[in-house]
Amino acid sequence: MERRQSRTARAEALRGEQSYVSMLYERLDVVRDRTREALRDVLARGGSGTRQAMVEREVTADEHARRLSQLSAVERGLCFGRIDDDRGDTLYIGRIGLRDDEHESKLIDWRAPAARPFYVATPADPGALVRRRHLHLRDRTVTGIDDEVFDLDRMSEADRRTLVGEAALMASLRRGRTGRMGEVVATIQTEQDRVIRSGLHGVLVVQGGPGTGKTVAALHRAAYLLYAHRATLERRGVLVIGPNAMFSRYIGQVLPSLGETEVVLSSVGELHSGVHAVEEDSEPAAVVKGGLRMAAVVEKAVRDRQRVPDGDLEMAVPVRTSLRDGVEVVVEEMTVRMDHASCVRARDRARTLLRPHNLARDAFVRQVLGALARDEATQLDRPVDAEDLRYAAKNLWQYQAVRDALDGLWPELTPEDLIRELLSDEDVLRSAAGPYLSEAELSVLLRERDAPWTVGDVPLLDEAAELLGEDDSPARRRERLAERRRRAEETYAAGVLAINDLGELMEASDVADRHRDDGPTITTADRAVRDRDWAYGHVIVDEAQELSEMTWRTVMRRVPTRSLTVVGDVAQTGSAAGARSWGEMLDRYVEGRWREERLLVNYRTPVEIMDVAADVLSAVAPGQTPPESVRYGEAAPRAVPAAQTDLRHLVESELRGIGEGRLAIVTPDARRAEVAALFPETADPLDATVAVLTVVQCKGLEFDAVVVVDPGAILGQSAKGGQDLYVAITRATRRLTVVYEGELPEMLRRLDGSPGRRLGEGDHAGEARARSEDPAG
Ligand SMILES: Nc1ncnc2c1ncn2[C@@H]1O[C@H](COP(=O)(O)OP(=O)(O)OP(=O)(O)O)[C@@H](O)[C@H]1O
Repeated sequence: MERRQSRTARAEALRGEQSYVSMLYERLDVVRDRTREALRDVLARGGSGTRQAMVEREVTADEHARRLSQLSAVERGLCFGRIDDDRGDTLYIGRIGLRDDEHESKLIDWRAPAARPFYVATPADPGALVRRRHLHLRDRTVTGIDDEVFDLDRMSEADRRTLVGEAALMASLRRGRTGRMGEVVATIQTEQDRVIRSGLHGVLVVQGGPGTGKTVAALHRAAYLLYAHRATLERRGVLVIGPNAMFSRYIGQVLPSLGETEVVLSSVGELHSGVHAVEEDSEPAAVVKGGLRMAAVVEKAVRDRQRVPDGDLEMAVPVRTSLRDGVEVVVEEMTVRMDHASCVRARDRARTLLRPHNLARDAFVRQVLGALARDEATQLDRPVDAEDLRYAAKNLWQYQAVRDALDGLWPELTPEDLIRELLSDEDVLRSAAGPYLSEAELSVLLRERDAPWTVGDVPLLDEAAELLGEDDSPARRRERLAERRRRAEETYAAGVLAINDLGELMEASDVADRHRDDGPTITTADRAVRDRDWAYGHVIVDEAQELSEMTWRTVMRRVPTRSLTVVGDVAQTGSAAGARSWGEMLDRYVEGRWREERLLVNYRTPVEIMDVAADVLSAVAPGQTPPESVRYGEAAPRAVPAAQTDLRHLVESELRGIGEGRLAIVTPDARRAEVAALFPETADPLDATVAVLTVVQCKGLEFDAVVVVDPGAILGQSAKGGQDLYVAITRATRRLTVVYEGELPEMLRRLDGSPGRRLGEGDHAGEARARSEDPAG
């Protein structure tokens, strides 16, 4: 690879690239102006015409608005690469594709097949490429270029194994962390590219150690799939599930910055619509709730609510009423009756319909009312033909006593009511759990009625929703839809107008009104969020190792086609209800039909810190191999005894070490509050210079510096304490300090008496491409 270029040649190359890039931005401006004009035209046409015309106008306006937001999102770093092949052809690679007025391609979308060589060419296997160039832009100015010239004859063996676009990659990895994940289109690595462009269908498991870019690759995969399979996915949408709401915020910018705004992000605690669970269960409760037996428990809880009286069903109903002072009073009552065996038959018949509880209720109610009406007619010696009975049954339904009795036998239930009662009423729980759970398991589930929802409750709520169903009579459906729409309309309207100053043409309420008729209901993503039964076109699950069996049931319901990307690392499983292997969770749904890609290179954590993590991993999961780091850090990791350490001083000195970056203090669960009290509070830990987090909270995140407090307590806090410590240590991109109480845990011995060797700036050069090449590795 030739890296030396004379200064003048370089300046000339920069000028050449600048002129091309300026042309691309001019083109972007033209396309934007045209799209904005087109949107104005559509909106200005107003809200009249046939219904068909209005619907078409809405669809067109939506398309223009979406295109406009995509064109706005790609302003930064529009073009980032160029490839030259052995036939003398040149292609420029960017965030979107652009053509000139003659329809000639000027910029290739990074997701297009033609862009692929940019990501997969390596010096050992360059394909037809003779050169790959990375362009660095600040605003619209080209500030630098990095070339890789593929000339195998002149390359050393080490260089042949080099990373894709090494200089650009290293520059990107060295940047201070901002608290939000960024896109990496310019430096996607070959193994990641394979993940990103893997086919849409079936289940793809992406297994990789910490920092191997699983999350970032999965998000780029979402953007790629929307590009390559737009027709399929635009209708059904893509759902990305992360471990918690903070993680969703952490990754929330990546897809919009790639011009994709149609992906739904959800945490596991938000998978049941209307519930935002953040609390975690105790470990024993999480294990019980996460086990598949809970599906049977919830089912039994529903059946327990389909009751019959111990004896005959009897109730007093008015026979004669009269008006007294304008008030109707009962002057004569009679008792109507349904015998016990008939009640049992009515219940069993309603059950055999195999409809969800709330939908089968109607059949039960009709049968009971019919029987009571027949009894009433017999007693009063009235005719019993079908028409009369129907009338009499309707009449009975008017009486509150009748309704109350039927509600007692077969009530209409919400998932929330059912699960709240199940977990807080010992008798109810014992009856439902009897055949499935032991007394000890039952007792870990019991809690106060007003306890907040936990993440482990969400699959139970979802299970209940599935078994209960919603009363979908047309009137109820309309009511529900109207309410859900109303909430989303204003937000959507404001969004449309915010894109490019359309406020002068229309008020937000106008746009909302246009959507209030029965036209297309807002975007696919909006519709998907609002509909519990929505089936997504593709689902991506991140930190998937944490999902319990019950959560997998919930996830699978969202994607009946089983088109999934499952991303995680079984060596990092912290939840006792989580996965020990992928087969354990997936074979139940797609036995033998899931494929696995492994990511082996760690882009986050430097070699020195990864060595410490590797010791922890080999102690807690002897068979697992940690990923190999691509670079060295700037400071050797160290351990300091808590007794001799002022945490605030330590943090201050670490902050000085990282300059502009972010620092996390990772504590045992029980010590978070105490440690957090030492530092100023911020609304969102992602925005804090110093974030104090538990291991669960820091999962998936990364920080320039990490201080792990009391590793012994982290190890001891659960059966997966070793995995927790592994996660905590691997959050660091530059510096790691462990503050230990008493004795340093054996698996961290490497840190004992560490002289705190600081590597100079020069040590970054060359980085850790292959650890065997460097004696310090
Ligand atoms: N090709 C790449 N170019 C630039 N940066 C990259 C690349 N791949 C990964 N990174 C960076 O490496 C870091 C780790 O990536 P990511 O968080 O996706 O890893 P992960 O495998 O999900 O980690 P964990 O399992 O620990 O959560 C991120 O800062 C990401 O931006």
